[in-house]
Amino acid sequence: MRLYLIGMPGAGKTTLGRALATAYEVPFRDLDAEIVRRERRTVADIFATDGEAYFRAREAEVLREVVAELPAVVLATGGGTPCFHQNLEVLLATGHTLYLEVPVEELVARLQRAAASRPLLAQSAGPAELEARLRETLAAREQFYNRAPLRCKGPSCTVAAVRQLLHQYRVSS
Ligand SMILES: Nc1ncnc2c1ncn2[C@@H]1O[C@H](COP(=O)(O)OP(=O)(O)O)[C@@H](O)[C@H]1O
Ligand SMILES: O=C(O)C1=C[C@@H](OP(=O)(O)O)[C@@H](O)[C@H](O)C1
Ligand SMILES: [Mg+2]
Repeated sequence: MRLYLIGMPGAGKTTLGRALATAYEVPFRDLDAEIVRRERRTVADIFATDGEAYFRAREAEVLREVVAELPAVVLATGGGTPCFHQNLEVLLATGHTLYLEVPVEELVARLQRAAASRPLLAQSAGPAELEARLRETLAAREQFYNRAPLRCKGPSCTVAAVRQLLHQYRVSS
């Protein structure tokens, strides 16, 4: 089984992905972590030094490497992954894609604590600006996220809920 988690920063892709991989006994990969490992520097450093275009090119390459390498995997993507370089087509063609949908209010609460390591959000001055930024980002990205065949509402999206969803869609491999 290849299961891909997509959704906004702070949706819980990394957190839930790790738990799902344990439950399904398949390897877990986090796309950002794979990029960081190959580049030997943080996502924030990559953005600061080489800019977003370079990050998106690496993200697209590393996604294809992970897919080619692992027939079974739970992959937590980055928030922007499905929106660049035909990455969504790769996800849709090679595995089961789940959109982890979380209300913006909840994202703001979670990301106030964790914005510093997320370069696209790090410049936000306070909660109001962070919220405005997230709403703008979501409005632009929804067209991509909404193409995921599977969807789960973030706060109540537990391992058990995903299990049920996959069962309902008869996903067994
Ligand atoms: N279901 C959840 N409920 C509350 N907080 C969560 C939940 N899932 C993740 N978080 C918290 O939200 C933040 C972002 O989670 P993370 O898994 O890194 O999201 P993503 O990979 O989608 O950006 C982290 O601080 C994490 O602890
Ligand atoms: O939304 C985005 O464009 C990004 C989200 C991040 O991943 P998370 O969604 O795990 O925070 C990371 O890939 C990078 O900072 C860009
Ligand atoms: Mg993540």
